[in-house]
Formats: sequence, structure tokens, C-alpha cells
Amino acid sequence: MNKDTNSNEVNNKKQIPAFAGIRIAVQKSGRLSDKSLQLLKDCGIKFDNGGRKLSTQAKNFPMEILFLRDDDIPQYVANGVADLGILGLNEVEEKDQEVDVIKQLGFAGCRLSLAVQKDVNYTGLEWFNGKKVASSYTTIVKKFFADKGINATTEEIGGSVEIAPGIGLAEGICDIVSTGSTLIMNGLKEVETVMYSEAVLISNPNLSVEKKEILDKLTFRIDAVQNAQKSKYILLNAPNDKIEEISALLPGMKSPTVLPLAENGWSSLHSVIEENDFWNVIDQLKDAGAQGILVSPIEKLIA
Ligand SMILES: Nc1ncnc2c1ncn2[C@@H]1O[C@H](COP(=O)(O)OP(=O)(O)OP(=O)(O)O)[C@@H](O)[C@H]1O
Ligand SMILES: O=P(O)(O)OC[C@H]1O[C@H](OP(=O)(O)OP(=O)(O)O)[C@H](O)[C@@H]1O
Ligand SMILES: [Mg+2]
Repeated sequence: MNKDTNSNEVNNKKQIPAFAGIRIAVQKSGRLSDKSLQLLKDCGIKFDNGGRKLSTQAKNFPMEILFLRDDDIPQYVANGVADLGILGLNEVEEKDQEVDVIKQLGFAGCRLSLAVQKDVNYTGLEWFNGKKVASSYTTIVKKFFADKGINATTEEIGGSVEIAPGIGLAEGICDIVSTGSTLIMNGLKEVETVMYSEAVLISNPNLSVEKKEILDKLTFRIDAVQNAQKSKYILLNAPNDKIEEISALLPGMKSPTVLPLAENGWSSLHSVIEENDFWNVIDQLKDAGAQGILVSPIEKLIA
């Protein structure tokens, strides 16, 4: 490390005002903003985020929230201006900074794909040899082509990437695809998936012990929120001679809670089922004699 870098680092550190908590960077306005803030709220963290303020202090958790452009978040987290960040994995890979990916957050699912004009006779990845690809993610694209031994060039553009082939800027593009409708509307077709992405929580790799403790509290809460979103609380009535059969369909967190009903010969069973199995399990429960099935969402689930 040379002297200049050293003194820059010292200067950078001086510019970071002391804060006895953890600083998390979220996207100021864009596709990730609402869901990032909702996740923090679901974790019980209260804060004001109205107006044009670029930072806010949580009221009941040792956290400051910084509102930034998502492109800047990896750099801020790597140099310690922010301790944590929420952004798309695509942006983390593109910026290639020293940060730890702590958790997948289950929203903003998309893929980064190569696309070409729809009338192109695409024969496979070799088609890109000697071609130019426009993208906002040129680091990822260059690495992808280098790994596959393809000799293509890239043209970095900030947005509206799908227009590039139509105006002769490049033969192909690499951009975010979700439903694929933007590609179709611009006369393009998806030909290769470069990576899958979703929102992730990232961290500076050198957090202090105190900050690590706060991060652990946060990830514990995120786990509880995510578990709850994946599960449903189920309550049903069953004849006593069917309890064993029905219990086998309701593994729950341990086994179902069984309580006698006022009506002789009947019990009430309480358990947790996974959202994914939901309809399947309900059909089997009905067939096994369950009645009065009540299903409700779970707010938090601590395993
Ligand atoms: N159509 C989509 N479906 C799902 N996720 C998406 C979609 N488009 C983008 N994303 C994800 O959301 C992230 C943010 O997208 P957005 O379009 O808000 O970024 P941006 O324009 O770069 O924002 P900023 O102004 O903060 O730089 C992307 O990096 C990607 O991870
Ligand atoms: O496959 P689709 O569902 O059509 O989604 C893909 C589009 O979504 C994103 O753009 P966004 O709508 O966020 O606009 P922006 O690029 O101008 O921010 C992305 O840049 C693609 O253009
Ligand atoms: Mg951006």
C-alpha cells in the first residue's frame, strides 16, 4: 500500500462521523427501496423516512439508515462508511469490492442475460466472437466471456440498454431480465443467462465486535421474518381416532399441539405448515377427516 492510499484512508476515516450503532445503506429510490425498508420495519425497527433526508436514525434499534444509489453501496460498505447494505447481487458482483454477502433476502429476483435481435440466427455462445455487447454490467460480462473463452468486446452504458442493437451501438446486450417483456418490446431475444440475482444483505468484512453483535440481532430478526413468510399457522378439528393419521400430515416445528374439544370424541390440532406444501396438505387433511380447518398468516417465527 503506498503513502497516498494510506493518507486517503486516514482522511476517509476522519470524515466518518462517530455513530454508536450500525450503519446500513439502502437504495434511495428504485426497485429495491420499498422492500428494503419494509424488511427493516418487519424486523421491528422504527424510523422516519419521509422527505428528502439522506439518512435517518432508527428510534428503537442502534441503526442509522443511509439512502444511496445502489451502484455506490458496495464501495461505501467496503470502505466502512456504511457497515451493511441491501442491494442486488448483480450490483455486488459488478462492483467487485471487498464485502461479505451475509444473506439472500428473497426479493428483486431477476437474471442477467445476454440478448440479441430477434431475427439473428443465434448458433451458440461462439456467435459472440468478434461482436460487441452493450451493458451496464461490463465487469460481469467481461468475466463471463473470459471464462467461456469468447473474444467479444463490451460497451458500457448507464441505462436503456435494450435500445443498443437497434441503433447500431452493439450487436448484443447484457441486461436484467425478469418477465422478458422489455426485451420483446425492443425486438430482442434472450439467448444466455449470465447470472441469477436477488436482493442480498452485505457487510463490511471487518466489523467490530459490537457491530457484529448488532448484525447478529438483525439477521436473527430477518430469519424470523423469512420463516414466517414461508409458513402458515393451521388449526383444525379432528375425531380422536384420526389424530395419529392427521398428526403425521402436520409435522410442524416439533409435533402438533392437541387439545380436547368440549364435544366428546373430538380434538383441536394446532401446527405450522409450509406455504409450498399448503394445498397439498389441506387436501390430505380433508381426506383424513379433518374439519373446521382454519389457516392464518404468521407474523414472526422463531425456530
Ligand atoms: N425487472 C426487475 N425485476 C426484478 N428485479 C429487478 C428488475 N430490475 C432491476 N432489478 C433489481 O433491482 C436492482 C435495482 O434496480 P433499479 O432499476 O432500481 O436500479 P438503478 O436504476 O441502478 O437505481 P439507482 O438509481 O439506485 O442506481 C437491480 O440492480 C436488480 O438487482
Ligand atoms: O424483463 P422485464 O420484466 O421487462 O424487466 C427488465 C427491465 O427491468 C429493469 O428496468 P426498469 O423497469 O427498472 O427500468 P430502468 O432500467 O429504467 O430503471 C431492467 O433494466 C430491464 O430493462
Ligand atoms: Mg444503479
